[in-house]
Amino acid sequence: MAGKVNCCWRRTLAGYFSPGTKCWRGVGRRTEEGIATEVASCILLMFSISFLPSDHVQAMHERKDLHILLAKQQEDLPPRKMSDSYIEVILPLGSQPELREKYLNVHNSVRFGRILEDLDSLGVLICYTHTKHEASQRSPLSIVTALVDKIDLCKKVIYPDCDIKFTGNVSWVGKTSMEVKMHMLQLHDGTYSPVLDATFVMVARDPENKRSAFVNPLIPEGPEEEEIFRKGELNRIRRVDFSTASLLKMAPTAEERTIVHNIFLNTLDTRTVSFRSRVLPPNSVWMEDAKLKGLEICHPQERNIFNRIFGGFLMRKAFELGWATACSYGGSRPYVVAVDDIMFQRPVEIGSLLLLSAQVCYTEENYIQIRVHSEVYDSDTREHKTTNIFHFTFMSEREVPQIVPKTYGESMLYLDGKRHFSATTKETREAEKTTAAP
Ligand SMILES: CCCCCCCCCCCCCCCCCC(=O)SCCNC(=O)CCNC(=O)[C@H](O)C(C)(C)COP(=O)(O)OP(=O)(O)OC[C@H]1O[C@@H](n2cnc3c(N)ncnc32)[C@H](O)[C@@H]1OP(=O)(O)O
Repeated sequence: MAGKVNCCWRRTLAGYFSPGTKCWRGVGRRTEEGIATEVASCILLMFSISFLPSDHVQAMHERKDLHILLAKQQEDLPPRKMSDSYIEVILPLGSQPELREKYLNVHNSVRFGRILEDLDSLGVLICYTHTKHEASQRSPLSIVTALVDKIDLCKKVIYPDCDIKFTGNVSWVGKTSMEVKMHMLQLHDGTYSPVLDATFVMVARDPENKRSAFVNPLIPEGPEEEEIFRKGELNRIRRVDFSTASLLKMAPTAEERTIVHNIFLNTLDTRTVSFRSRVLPPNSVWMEDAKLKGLEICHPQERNIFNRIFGGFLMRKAFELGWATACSYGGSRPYVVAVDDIMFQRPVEIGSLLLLSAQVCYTEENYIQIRVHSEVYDSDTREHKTTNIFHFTFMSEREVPQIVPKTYGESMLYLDGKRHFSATTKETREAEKTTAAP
């Protein structure tokens, strides 16, 4: 593609932001701390935001001046091509061993939670590239992650000592939202082979992150890009349909009602004529016994450029709790196969108490479908507010016990898990693909 930036992360940034800016100097100072932190700190500097809370507040205040750079309508912005936002970034795990510690897990593989953080950062960078103002060094936009639509993995293990290449570009745009497609590849014997494909949706907001803001239109070039763009539009429609049919809004289908009733019948105690007396079938686990909870205190260290908690950090924490739940449920090492429909419903403020709750909600053969619910707790008002829902599909080394819902609410969780499982693993199972530990 034209406009491709084919270089290591340091040179990518140097190419993207002109050398000599605060951003570029920031890169030079913090090499040992890994990529996402590294680049996030560069962006902080580009936004003239420091790690001190008082400076941060001041810089956010100054960002108000950027309101005049916002477009009144989308048509005022120059159209972009897919190649305009195309970026390649190398994570040099092979050539820079000092990076490995941050990425290494106990199974001598790469921590998938770290990859989620990098994908989130890269998605934001791609969107800033798409919306870049040629004339201005500072973007008036605040770009936030709205949704991780899908991540499909095709490798079981990500090696901690081989270079990783990320590529990606904006593949579809609406008025204020952008779909980003990213790919991750790993170097073996001189060639890069695919590890995962990811689709994220980012939303542009005004400089204070209060209202949505228009983004540059995207003009697909040639039949291949037209097809990618068309799929982006279909993805948007699919998301609307999926959300309209949500079990929180609509009753289950006839087929799903039958499934739930059969589970109910299968758990009745045949010795008593009672609706309440339930017995767990062999090789099964009640849903209420298959959950893990966690708490995070959201320190300023984890904040993003908009003074809220970084989406990648939330994903990493949710993934690791989800992985631990799958691990303790299946009794053997689980591999993540797919991630889908991670919705960022509301931002997480610095200082929040973040409560995470992971639940096994569906199982089939070796597969474990996990839902992680995250909410913030305000100790002053004693209010709980949902911030994210995460869906992860894991594959265990052995066949796992069946998960069994007892209540109506749990049955809905089960059906929702089944829907996510079917949506994410259909192609994966056909191709018998599997993947990485945390
Ligand atoms: C080694 C590799 C490393 C590489 C490194 C590369 C360098 C990295 C450089 C960057 C590093 C810095 C990282 C910074 C990270 C910042 C990102 C975060 O953390 S963010 C923190 C985590 N994220 C957050 O905290 C976000 C929290 N959530 C929110 O704030 C809101 O829910 C919202 C803003 C997302 C939507 O608000 P709402 O009131 O609904 O808004 P409206 O009704 O006004 O609609 C506006 C548009 O949004 C659409 N849309 C909406 N929802 C969805 C959806 N689910 N699904 C799809 N689309 C959705 C809707 O259709 C419309 O589109 P359009 O038709 O106009 O095109």
